[in-house]
Parts: sequence; structure tokens; C-alpha cells
Amino acid sequence: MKYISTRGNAPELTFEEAMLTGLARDGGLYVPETIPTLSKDEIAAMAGLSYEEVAFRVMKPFIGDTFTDEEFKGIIARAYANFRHDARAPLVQLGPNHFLMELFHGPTLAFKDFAMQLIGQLFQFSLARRNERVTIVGATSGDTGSAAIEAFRGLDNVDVFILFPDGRVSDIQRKQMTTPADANVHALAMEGDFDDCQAKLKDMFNDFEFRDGVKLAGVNSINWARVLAQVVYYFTTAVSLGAPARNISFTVPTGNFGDIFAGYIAKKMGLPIDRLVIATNQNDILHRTMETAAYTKEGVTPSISPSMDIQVSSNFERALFYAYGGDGNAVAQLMEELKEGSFSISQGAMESLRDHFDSGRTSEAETVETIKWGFTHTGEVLCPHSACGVKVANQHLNETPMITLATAHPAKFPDAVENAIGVRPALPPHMQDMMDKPERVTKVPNELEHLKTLIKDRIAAR
Ligand SMILES: Cc1ncc(COP(=O)(O)O)c(C=O)c1O
Ligand SMILES: N[C@@H](CCOP(=O)(O)O)C(=O)O
Repeated sequence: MKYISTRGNAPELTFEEAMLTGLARDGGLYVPETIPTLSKDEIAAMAGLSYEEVAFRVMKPFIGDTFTDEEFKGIIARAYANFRHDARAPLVQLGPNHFLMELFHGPTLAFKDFAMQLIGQLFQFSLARRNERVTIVGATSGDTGSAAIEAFRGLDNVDVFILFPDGRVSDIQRKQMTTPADANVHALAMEGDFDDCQAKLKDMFNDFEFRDGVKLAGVNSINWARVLAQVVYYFTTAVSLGAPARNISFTVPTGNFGDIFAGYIAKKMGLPIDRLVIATNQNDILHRTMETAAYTKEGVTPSISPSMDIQVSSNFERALFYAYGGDGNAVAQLMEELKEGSFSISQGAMESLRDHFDSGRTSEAETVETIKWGFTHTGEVLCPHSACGVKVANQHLNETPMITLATAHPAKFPDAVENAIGVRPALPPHMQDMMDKPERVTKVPNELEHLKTLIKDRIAAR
């Protein structure tokens, strides 16, 4: 299996190379040159298997012979050993035809753990056998950063630098990033919003001297392995509700478009997904795009679902690549136009997107109302991001079972939840001592040269 860039102008790579590389050298994102498919029988045979067994069957065609089967099974087993629920991604029922996929039973209480715990194991295996070290730089609106730190802390051959927007993540998210004492962890509170952090990260990748000098690697969802790991739970949950014998729809709280794009890949692999519903908060660029065919950047307005406060939605580029029939030049042209603030999607590409995706937006007041509704009508305490998903899903219910992804544990956003329902969700026991630990964080300006120097100096000092 070879991996190609969405902008069509970067070297083709193997799975392992693409994983360790992150962003393609033409600024694009890596995708597999073909999407492997699974037959109805192969999907039906997943019923009753463990999460880990399904993970192996879904991901194996994408990794080819990168690892032996035994090696890959060992990697998967170690990745999910620290999850606190046997099903890993359990379903709870919210209504007659509406289910919630709880994706917050991993070590940092967000869906990011599903991919990041796996990537941590994949990197360790690959770096050890190649005798290499890397510098991971990640951009986060809160959850990717804590998941990355948890997955890579304490490793000798990895430094992990996390850029988060100063003052725009929850207190718990910040403490998850600033309290680990490991010397290879560097939490950087940057001025600006998440889009600024992600732009600086991409600037670093596009500076080849810096990139090659520090051996830069990326663990944001620009990394194909992140997306791939997230494909698995679409299979486990759809099969548990009767797929492939019946269709299933999903609603996904969306920001950087990685999670819902994983659902699109599951569909392309043969999982009978009817609709994939994009749920945004008030930062609704993706919903506006689906309605108007114009992707137009506006400023980000901080919300009570901060992890979705995103306007430059990185993985939408991958969706555009498929909507434009794999035309890398067309995608590169759109991304060039985006530098000026907006681009328009052609009619054919828009039809292709609308064949798979619906969308909706949730205001701040509606998010609060939905947290209340969830608690009162179902007993489920929703985090604000998951509440955005449930609100939009409730508007898209029909005869096809709907699964909404619950992307974070409510205890990561206790103020928003307590304000809505008067109950302060408690952190699980393994995280309670975090509140008293000292924080280690460096405030940094939104300046590329400053960041590059800091990173080089920190690596030299280790
Ligand atoms: C809790 C939570 N929900 C939803 C999202 C949006 O996911 P994606 O960026 O994959 O669209 C994020 C951030 O990625 C998140 O942290
Ligand atoms: N919401 C994310 C933003 C980064 O997304 P990623 O999936 O590209 O890593 C976060 O919590 O950091």
C-alpha cells in the first residue's frame, strides 16, 4: 500500500514513512492510493469479536507488511490495555433509534486516546527498529495535546512539544498538559487561537531545513495513522446494531474533520453507513460550507465546547480530495485560495460531498439546553461537544439507527456541565491527584522564529 498527497506533488510513501512524516512536503495530507474494501461476510464476521480483533481486521489492509501479524496484534493489545471499559467504545441508548458511542474511557478521557495510544505504540516500535529519534510538535484546542503527552511521555527517543491557545482550553485540559513532570514533555501556551497554533505547526513542516534538522513528526490528524485508528469504532458499533444487514447513520461533533472523515473511510471500505452528519458549535464554517458551497473563514468565537473552536478544518482537505475525484491540482488550487480567506467548491464536488454528509450547528444556548435534555431524559451527562452532536442528531433522526459520538468525558468541562445541570461531574480516580500537582508551561508568542529557536534549544539541552 502506497500513500499519496492530497496535493499530488509529494513523494509516495509507505505506511510507516507516512506515519513518521506527518504533513506531505507539498503541504498536503497523506491518503492511501486506494481504499481497501471488506465484503459483507467479512463485516458480518466481526459480530461478537473484541474491539482489538476488529481493529486488527480493519487496519491490517492499510498497513500491509509494515509489521508481522503478531507484532501488529501486540501493538493493538498494548494500545487499548489502559482503557477503563471492556467494550472500549460502548453504546448507550438515548432514544428509540438514537445511540451514544462513549469514546471517553481512555486514559485522558477523550476520543483522541483511541488513535494516540495506538500511535504511541506504533512510533515506539518503528523508532526502535530504525534506531531513530523524532521531535513531535502538536497543535491542540485541548484534547489532542493531553492525549499525545500521555502517549509519548517519558520516552528517550521522542520530545513532544504541544502548542495550545493560551486561556482557551478548560482548566482540566490545561492541567493534563502542564502537570506531567517528564523531561521530554514541553507544554507551550501560545497567544492566539487554535487555528494560529495549527498554522504555526504547518509552517514548521513547510520549513524543510527545520523539519529535517529536528526530525519533525506530527501526531495531529494530519497523520494518516490517526484517522485510520478512528475508523475502527465505526465498525464495532455499527456491527453491534446489526450492520451489514442494516444501514446506520452517525453524527459527529466536528472541528478538524478527522473523526467524521474516519467514518467516511469506513463507508468507502464497505460499511453500510447512510448519513454522516457534521455537528458544529457556533464556529460553524463546515455547516455554512455544506449549505452554501463557499468555505469562508471568519474569526473564531470562544465557546463552551472549546475543542471545536476551529475555522481551518485540516482534514476537510482530504474530503475535498475525494470529492474532486483525486485531483491533487484542484485541491492545491483551493488551498492556495484559502490563504486569501475563502474558496468555492464546484457543483460536482459539492454533490459528491452531499451524497455522504449532512450538517447542523449548535448555538451556545442550545448546547446548554441539550446537556439538560440529556440528563433529564436519558440520565446521560454529556460534555458540551457531545451535546452539540446530540442536538444536531436529534434533528436528523429517521428510521435508520443514529449513533452520535460522545467525544469527551463531561468531567473535562465541569464548569459548563455544572452550569447546565447543577451537578459537577467528578474526575475518575486515576486523575484526581492531578489537581494538586505543580504546572510546567512556557508562554510563547505567535512567532515562527521564536518557536523554532525554543524547540531547537530544548532538544539540545536534553
Ligand atoms: C471533545 C472533542 N470533540 C470533538 C472534536 C472534533 O473532532 P475533529 O477535530 O476530529 O473533527 C474535538 C477535537 O478534535 C474534541 O476534542
Ligand atoms: N480538537 C482538537 C484539535 C486538533 O485536532 P486533531 O484531531 O487534528 O489533532 C484538539 O483537541 O486538540
